[in-house]
Amino acid sequence: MKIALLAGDGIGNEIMREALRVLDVLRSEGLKIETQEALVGGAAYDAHGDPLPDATLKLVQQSDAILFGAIGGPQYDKLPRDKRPEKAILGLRKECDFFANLRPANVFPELADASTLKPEVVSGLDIMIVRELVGDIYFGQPRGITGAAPNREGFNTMRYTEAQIRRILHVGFKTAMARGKRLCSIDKMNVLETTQLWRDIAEEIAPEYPEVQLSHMLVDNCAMQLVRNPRQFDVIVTGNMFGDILSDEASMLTGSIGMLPSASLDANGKGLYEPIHGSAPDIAGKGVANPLAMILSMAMMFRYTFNRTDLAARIESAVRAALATGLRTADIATKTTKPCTTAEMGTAVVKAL
Ligand SMILES: NC(=O)C1=CN([C@@H]2O[C@H](COP(=O)(O)OP(=O)(O)OC[C@H]3O[C@@H](n4cnc5c(N)ncnc54)[C@H](O)[C@@H]3O)[C@@H](O)[C@H]2O)C=CC1
Ligand SMILES: CC(C)CC(=O)C(=O)O
Ligand SMILES: [Mg+2]
Repeated sequence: MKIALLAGDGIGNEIMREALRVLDVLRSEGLKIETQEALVGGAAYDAHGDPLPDATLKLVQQSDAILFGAIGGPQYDKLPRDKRPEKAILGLRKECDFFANLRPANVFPELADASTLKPEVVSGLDIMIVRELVGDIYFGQPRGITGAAPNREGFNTMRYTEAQIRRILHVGFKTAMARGKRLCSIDKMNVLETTQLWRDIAEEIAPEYPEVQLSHMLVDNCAMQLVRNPRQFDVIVTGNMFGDILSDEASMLTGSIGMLPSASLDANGKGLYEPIHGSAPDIAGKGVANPLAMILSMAMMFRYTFNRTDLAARIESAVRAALATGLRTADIATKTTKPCTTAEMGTAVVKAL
């Protein structure tokens, strides 16, 4: 097992440190894992003038899996777009064709009181969001800002090829087959052509999966249904931008964005594993970030790239055991609990493991 470690910026380093302590426990039991660190994002720009240096990309290409912290920060927001930290994560996804992004929103029983919704609405929640990750308006050309003030114009292009839509829908159907056999495809076909095509193809593919109950929902309604009655969903499949937004929303059902891990997979099971959140500049450097999304992303790595569901399940159980002790970082703390630090949460997971 060869893993690239890209901690990135902001809280990326703080949460990666705790994930590596968990990895060290497994190593001490004899698990053979080769790890190598590399700079990415703002840290790489500061050191080399490039958010995704060739050496980092090469390491990623030679690794079986990537553990990724987070990138970004306000100090980089005025740089040309190809120098910004975000270029690194978008570039990695595109270069490695990590097109299938799995974002599970589960409410752990130990955390049902931390959700923004009442426990009776969220308890037992178990949604898998399947997000397409290398197409859509984030990558479509042309794009730009033209003209001069006060007549400037900004434009982006929302594009999807049939092949891109087909392969992610197949991931959605297969994911549903392995779970509750209900797939809700999210689009905006009443307004957008890419998503009309999306819906047409979903209907075409559906007969290949007769056991899966396919439904469609417009994205604005989905945003509302997620907070009205989230347990109606089993698997959600959607495009890059809608999936980005809906998964941040879904994270709050679980208690915090600091709880949501993700896997970004290519067609062969190689993957990049990262929390769905960003670099959290408002809390970076304070040692208070929740490391659980990062640790749970490592669990996903063992499940999806290394077929070690045993290790994935052990890490997930250790996270639940840590939460069961009552320990809470500030983002999931209740009024009566004193928030713990990032390191204290990491220690609790290590002890439980
Ligand atoms: N894949 C990546 O590396 C991503 C990077 N970003 C970048 O991150 C930077 C900050 O973006 P924001 O919009 O502020 O989103 P963010 O996800 O970094 O933070 C949003 C809010 O959630 C909180 N939060 C996030 N992770 C947390 C954790 N583990 N524990 C406790 N609280 C946590 C933050 O403190 C903040 O209040 C931007 O430069 C953005 O481009 C954003 C999303 C994904
Ligand atoms: C940093 C962005 C490019 C991506 C993002 O917000 C995400 O993938 O969740
Ligand atoms: Mg996002």
